[in-house]
Amino acid sequence: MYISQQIAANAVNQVLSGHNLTLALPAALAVFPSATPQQRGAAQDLSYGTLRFYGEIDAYLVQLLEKPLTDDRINALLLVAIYQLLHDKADSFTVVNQAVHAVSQLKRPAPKSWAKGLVNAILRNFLRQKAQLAAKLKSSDVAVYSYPQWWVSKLKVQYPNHWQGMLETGNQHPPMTLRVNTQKISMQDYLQLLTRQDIEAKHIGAQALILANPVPVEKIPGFSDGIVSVQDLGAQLAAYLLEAKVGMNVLDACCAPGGKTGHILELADVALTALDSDEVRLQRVQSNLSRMKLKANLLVGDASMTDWWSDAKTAPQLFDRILADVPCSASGIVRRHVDIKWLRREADIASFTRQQAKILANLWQMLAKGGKLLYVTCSVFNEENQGQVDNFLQNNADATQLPFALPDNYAAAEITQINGQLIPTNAHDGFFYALLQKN
Ligand SMILES: C[S@@+](CC[C@H](N)C(=O)[O-])C[C@H]1O[C@@H](n2cnc3c(N)ncnc32)[C@H](O)[C@@H]1O
Repeated sequence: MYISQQIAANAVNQVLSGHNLTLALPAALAVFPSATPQQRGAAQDLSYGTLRFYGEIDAYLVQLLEKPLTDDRINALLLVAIYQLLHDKADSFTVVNQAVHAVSQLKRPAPKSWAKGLVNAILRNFLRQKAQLAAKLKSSDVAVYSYPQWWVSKLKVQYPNHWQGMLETGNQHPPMTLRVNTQKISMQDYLQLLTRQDIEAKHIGAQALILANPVPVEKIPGFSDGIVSVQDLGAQLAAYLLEAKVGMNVLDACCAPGGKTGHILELADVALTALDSDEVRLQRVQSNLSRMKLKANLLVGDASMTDWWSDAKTAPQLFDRILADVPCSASGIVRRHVDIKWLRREADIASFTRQQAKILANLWQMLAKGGKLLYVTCSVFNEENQGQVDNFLQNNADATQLPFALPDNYAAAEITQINGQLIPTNAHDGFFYALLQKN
């Protein structure tokens, strides 16, 4: 287990110094090529868990240290071990012994001679004094909820009735949700396929199924044939709200990795242009569409510019529908991306808001009269959501925001929403939707 602790500590340390966990974890795993699949799995659980509860764990550690540690690697090993002692089922003495062993295995530079003794003493003090230490943390939002203070304060103001539940939901393990292509197989038949494979699932509305336990995609019946895709229930709303009809000219403006692109094409045979500024991410759209045997015109381009849309030779083509799933803080999907809480800075929100405003204004000119643009974020911050839309409406007299209504086939879905803002729950992430029509 000490190998898993070391890998997780390395990944956590990388995130705390500003790197993305999606890159940091594979890099940390690569240092231990001989790690077994179990050790790798445990390392992933430990790194996600430690970052999910970093605010709480760090608050304990700060109390236990006389002064901050100068060796970040030891600090991270202590964070991982405290996570295990607080939230894992592992035996506490085993955790402590493995953490001490993990310190002794650190190389280049080798830790100071006192490091093992220090780690041992801190973790044993933690076990002895846990109750007294816990009592001192109760007044700190960061320690209680494990989010930065600015994030908690913002949600308290913006969601006086929901902030606490939203924070707690963000600290839970996300479910694995599937989207079944009901043009190819009925929900009932697909559920039977799952039962035959001993995969327990619940139909939660429209085309969505929640699995009782996550399953590797290779084991999901029909995944490789494109009959089924992995997509959160909240994200599955986009294609329905867009209401693209057969033959329409549709733009999916920030499309990668293509979850919503595939869904739009499953629901209607449209002429779809799928744009993303990231060429590498766009390749994932292509492989997703190939799996689903669907076609779109894929373009690398910036949705805040027009160079990919019109040139001097051809008249620009207006779109009947535009999906603008803009880059955002991703504050509504923290349970899937636990590093976001610690990587984002409050000032980032203003910079996302500016970028979104540019994209929205630019795409608006590409929309045909009578056409609809669906503005989407996976954020719960008002500045990026209704605040953004209100500013846009003030500057664009030809725009009307249509009332938000769940499509009929969503009647059974466990969606909690306030005017297009999905309040994240166990069943879905915290997306925001605004449907804008051009008069
Ligand atoms: C929220 S993700 C989109 C998720 C996607 N719609 C889906 O359902 O799978 C935002 C995407 O916007 C892309 N992006 C960021 N800035 C952009 C820009 N200025 N123009 C076009 N795409 C952009 C990012 O590369 C990223 O793939």
